[in-house]
Amino acid sequence: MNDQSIAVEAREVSKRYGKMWALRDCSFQLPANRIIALVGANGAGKSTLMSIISGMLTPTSGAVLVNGRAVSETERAGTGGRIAILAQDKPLYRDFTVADMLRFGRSTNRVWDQQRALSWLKRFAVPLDRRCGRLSGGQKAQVAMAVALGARPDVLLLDEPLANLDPVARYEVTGELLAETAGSDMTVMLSTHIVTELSGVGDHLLLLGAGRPVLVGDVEQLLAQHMRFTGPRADRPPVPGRILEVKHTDRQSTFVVQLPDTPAPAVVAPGWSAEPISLDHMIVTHLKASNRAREDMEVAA
Ligand SMILES: Nc1ncnc2c1ncn2[C@@H]1O[C@H](COP(=O)(O)OP(=O)(O)OP(=O)(O)O)[C@@H](O)[C@H]1O
Repeated sequence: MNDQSIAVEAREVSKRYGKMWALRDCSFQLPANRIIALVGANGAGKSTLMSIISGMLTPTSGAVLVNGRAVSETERAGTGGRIAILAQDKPLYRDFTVADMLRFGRSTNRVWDQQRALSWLKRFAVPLDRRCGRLSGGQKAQVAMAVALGARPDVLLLDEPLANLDPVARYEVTGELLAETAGSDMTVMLSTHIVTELSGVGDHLLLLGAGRPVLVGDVEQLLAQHMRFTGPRADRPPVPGRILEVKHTDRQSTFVVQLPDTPAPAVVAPGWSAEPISLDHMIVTHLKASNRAREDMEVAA
């Protein structure tokens, strides 16, 4: 990745709350103009990481760069307009109408694109004259999203934006987000702990396991690196690589392996078959492998 194409870079970012480390030595680079899925179990540190990237929270150590510059308070949408964050609780004023919320967005952001905010609401048929307190959970999420998009951020951070949406709305929102990203310079980071929400959304993955990056990269490239090998019972898979999952029966063995090189070898060994794994399976095997590694370290300590 050259510097031009990096939207967000974390350099050894750690965050401690009291005695507990929410993030530990997080270093990664995320490409510009993509949708990045930030995935991790409950408590993995997703919200903490997003708050640090947005400049709302200061890391205990390390630094975050957005478009090559250190993040500071003034970078956020509402003051500087480079980074917008839509937090889980989606703050809306109950007595404001939807149109009032857009006026509020215009008055609190240095850059404001009324057309962009309006067209998002129109696409999802959210009535402009309705008070926010009377909107459904999904409609509230759309209003908060419209206000965030209206600020024209370079980096839009969405903390579990799909949680309140029904499956159809989820599908539509993710499709529209892809269109918004394709037609602009915006980079979107979207967090979720529901892996099935991801299908077709994130084209880049940042997987957090207990506060550490476990897997980072282009989703298609990562999937091409992961294969399941099935063959006669054996202690080792028929190819080199990192073993993520092993299952044995009396006569058969199955290994999920992260290969050092892609593409995977077309012919592996006599009696063995190789098949790709799903995104869900890849994520779950990595999270389980990182949990096992942590437990081993705790036992050794
Ligand atoms: N303000 C805080 N004070 C103390 N501990 C905190 C605070 N915020 C988060 N934590 C702890 O830090 C860890 C990471 O929390 P965080 O909210 O970032 O995780 P998450 O991945 O977003 O979780 P979820 O998917 O449940 O929203 C958790 O153990 C949480 O309890």
